[in-house]
Amino acid sequence: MIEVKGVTKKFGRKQVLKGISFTAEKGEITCLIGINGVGKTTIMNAIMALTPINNGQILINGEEIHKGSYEKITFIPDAITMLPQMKISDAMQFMDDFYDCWNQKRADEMLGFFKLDKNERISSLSKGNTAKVNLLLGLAMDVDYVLMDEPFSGIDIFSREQIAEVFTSHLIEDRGVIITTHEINDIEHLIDKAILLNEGVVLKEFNTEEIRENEGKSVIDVMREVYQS
Ligand SMILES: Nc1ncnc2c1ncn2[C@@H]1O[C@H](COP(=O)(O)OP(=O)(O)OP(=O)(O)O)[C@@H](O)[C@H]1O
Repeated sequence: MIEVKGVTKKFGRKQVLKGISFTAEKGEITCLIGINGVGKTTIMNAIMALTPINNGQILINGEEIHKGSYEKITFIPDAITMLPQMKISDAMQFMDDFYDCWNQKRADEMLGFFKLDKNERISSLSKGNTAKVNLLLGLAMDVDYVLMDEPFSGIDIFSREQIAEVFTSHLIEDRGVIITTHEINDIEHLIDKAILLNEGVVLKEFNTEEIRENEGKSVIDVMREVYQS
């Protein structure tokens, strides 16, 4: 389980996170929802210890993040971090050299699933294919938790559908996923837990299946209630 407990974060004088708490379980897809600038990426960076927090605590399987944790958790940012001149195969080799948990078999499977050519250079990839390579590089790691920042951002409907398909496939297996997206429609039926954020706090955390069964509401219904009340 990932536990985010009372996390606060300031950039200069701007208090971005004002005591954020939530949990994300293994085997579940947890979605962070909120308008631009609410702090979703900051939360992901904080979980990965890529940005220091001011107060609070973040635990991964009961432990604070340490060097070894990067073999258990991976972050797929909204932009590719590989060099433009690299071929997809070079990027895969780089990951293989860097991480013990790199799973080449799964990477090859994803290449086929996304119909990508491993000889293509990062610089010549379309936006959709860049997003797919980014996803491949993250999901080919044998980690317990995968964090994904806006995997659907700016890509066409067919690529979005293909990416959404990944979430129901064995490529996710029983891993814990934390995702941010503004394209709720694409994944509404796939997410297990939603965390609604506003002005640095969690407004509501709910299990999507429970709210569907008990109250007959979709994630978007709850968002309307919470954000428009
Ligand atoms: N390194 C930084 N220095 C100063 N301010 C920052 C920094 N990183 C983020 N911020 C500010 O923190 C706030 C939250 O940013 P963040 O990127 O986490 O939001 P977000 O919810 O992910 O937004 P979006 O939906 O647009 O991706 C914003 O006001 C942003 O300007």
